[in-house]
Amino acid sequence: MDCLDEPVVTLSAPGPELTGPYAQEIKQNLKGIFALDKFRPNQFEAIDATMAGRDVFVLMPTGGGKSLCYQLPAVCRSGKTKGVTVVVSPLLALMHDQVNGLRAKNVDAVLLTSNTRDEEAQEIRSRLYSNSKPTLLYVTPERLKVSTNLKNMLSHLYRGQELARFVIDEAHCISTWGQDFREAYQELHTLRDDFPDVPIMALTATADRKTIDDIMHRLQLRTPAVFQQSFNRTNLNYNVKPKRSVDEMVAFIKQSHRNETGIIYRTGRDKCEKLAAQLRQKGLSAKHYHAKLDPTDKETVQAEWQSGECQIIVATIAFGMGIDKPDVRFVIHFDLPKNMDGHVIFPYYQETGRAGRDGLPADCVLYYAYRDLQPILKMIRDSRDPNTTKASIERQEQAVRAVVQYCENESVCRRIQILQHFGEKFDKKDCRGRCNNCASEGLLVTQDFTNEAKSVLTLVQSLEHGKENVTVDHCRNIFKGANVSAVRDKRHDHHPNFGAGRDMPKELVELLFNKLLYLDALMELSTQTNSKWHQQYLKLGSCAHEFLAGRRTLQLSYRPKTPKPGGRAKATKLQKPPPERSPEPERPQPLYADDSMDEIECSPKKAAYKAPHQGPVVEVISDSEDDAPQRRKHEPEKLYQTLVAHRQTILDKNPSLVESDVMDTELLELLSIASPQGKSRQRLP
Ligand SMILES: Nc1ncnc2c1ncn2[C@@H]1O[C@H](COP(=O)(O)OP(=O)(O)OP(=O)(O)O)[C@@H](O)[C@H]1O
Repeated sequence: MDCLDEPVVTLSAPGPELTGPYAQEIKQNLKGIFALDKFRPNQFEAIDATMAGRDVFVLMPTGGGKSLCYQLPAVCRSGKTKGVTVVVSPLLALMHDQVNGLRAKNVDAVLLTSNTRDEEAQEIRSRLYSNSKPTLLYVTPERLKVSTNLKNMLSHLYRGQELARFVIDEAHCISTWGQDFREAYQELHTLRDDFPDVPIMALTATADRKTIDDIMHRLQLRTPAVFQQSFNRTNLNYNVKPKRSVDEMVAFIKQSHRNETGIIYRTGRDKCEKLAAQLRQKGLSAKHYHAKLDPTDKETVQAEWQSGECQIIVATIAFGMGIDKPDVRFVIHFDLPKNMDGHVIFPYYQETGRAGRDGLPADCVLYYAYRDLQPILKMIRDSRDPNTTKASIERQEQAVRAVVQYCENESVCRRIQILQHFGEKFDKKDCRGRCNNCASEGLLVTQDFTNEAKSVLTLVQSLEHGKENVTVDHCRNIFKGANVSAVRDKRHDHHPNFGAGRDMPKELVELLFNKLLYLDALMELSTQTNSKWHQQYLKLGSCAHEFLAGRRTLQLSYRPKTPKPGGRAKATKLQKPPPERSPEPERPQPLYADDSMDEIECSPKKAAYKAPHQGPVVEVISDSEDDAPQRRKHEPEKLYQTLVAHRQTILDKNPSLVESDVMDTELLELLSIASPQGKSRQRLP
């Protein structure tokens, strides 16, 4: 294979100069055939380059408009190479859609796949040997690989100089680096050997530097013109929320996307069916979609969703490839996005990329719960795939942990985190508050939790020594000092570490445990119980000793929901909580980075609040300056103690009740710090 020449890279120019020998015809066809007014970034340049007979590499985000880059030159006659444009694509459904779309525009496009009936294939063949050749021929890589007839036809066209170009759509499928690797794509390297004078255009939405080089090398592209643009989808709001309940998600949809179209991704077929049914019960129009669905049902569901008859599709990753619905207003991931190849953000990016293809604002929400990690890890470790190696398991685990890290990273702009996987440097000010980390900027608290970490580890260590198996939930309850029967029954309320984390809010305790699990200071061990069920028990992990020996510290960054009485958080700066939905631009947004949104202003008024007992000051932001004097008179810690005592009185009178039946500790904390408003007084039950 020849060495690859240095490619010419063009990073999306501010606006194409529509000049050059082909510009006239290109502009005419843009309007006349495709009924479009202007080009999106890089479209014109890519079209111009392929018409000049150059190899072209187009790296454009999902929904960016790659198809036009090869469909438009295919209908032009003034290019250097003439004849049939051959499009290789791995997606049958997408090819069907494209061919139908082109035919509706009176463009002569045909499709040859392994499913094409013999008579139809024969007809296409005759046309290719005749004078009425189609403008575009779509083929699957498999057909290209196995069909001698097809190869002969292409050779015939080549000899007659009637092959305008080869287009390799979803070009990342050729790269063994990617999860979408397709065996048949490997054969495409022969195109350059067999048809050396035919320009090649490769397109993808999914490639990092390594994959780009791999694709160009494998296709033997010669001095390709590379068009690469920012992968930032400015109109998408990226948000990670704690996964608590289906009801919360339903409330979000009803509040922010009533009667709007959306996709909810789940990791299993059963989960899709169950969730779709739950959504219907709650008054939303939803259907499920997964690989095992009958083909006719798949078509029906997709058509109903496409037409707007069905609002929400609850699907596995089987849904979405080649979907071109412009007005998808939300994409929700209700499970950790599962990815088994090490390229973890790509699929997530691709799936969220199905939102807002019309350039209008859309929400991408990932509902995250750390507990979702274990089943995925278990699946990876228990894989029966004969090709699984220790290295591949490690890679997959790393990939899933990268998603967890993305979810738990509340400090770095989500766009920076996503775009770095494309090797793209992103300036966080360009996010303009359209990710929940930027929208909540200022709320972040970074604090040392080494002592708390040690306390948790000592607790687990002593339980291990006592040969006691406890779950992570149970251990959290001990640490938090929860008055629950499971803890009392095992007399863990007498453990010296019982209640060591009493002062920490629930979310923070959860974060602490998650972080220790993530760092392998803790681990969950799957053990078979007497009743043959597998239960995950909490044990010390391989790094625990580093913390216990005082060689390692633990910092946690978190956003406190409410400052708690007695909390000792050293809050750097607190601002009012982010809006439920990122601010919407008032006008339609272009899809890409260089639009000019106004900055979102965020300058809340502050009122200082001194924590009632030990520890530094926590700043509380108030919406209103008026409540500052009231707050000074208010004594949260005292009120908190009164409320706890009152709850205890109720519990003592009603032994069957647990704390949360009366009132959650979190709620008590919240009540105790809330300044009394007006003359009304709240009474506990
Ligand atoms: N210049 C343009 N002006 C307006 N709309 C455009 C333009 N180019 C493409 N589009 C529209 O953008 C949408 C996405 O285009 P297309 O399907 O080609 O995207 P894609 O890059 O192939 O995405 P994917 O990777 O998801 O397949 C389509 O609805 C298309 O009609």
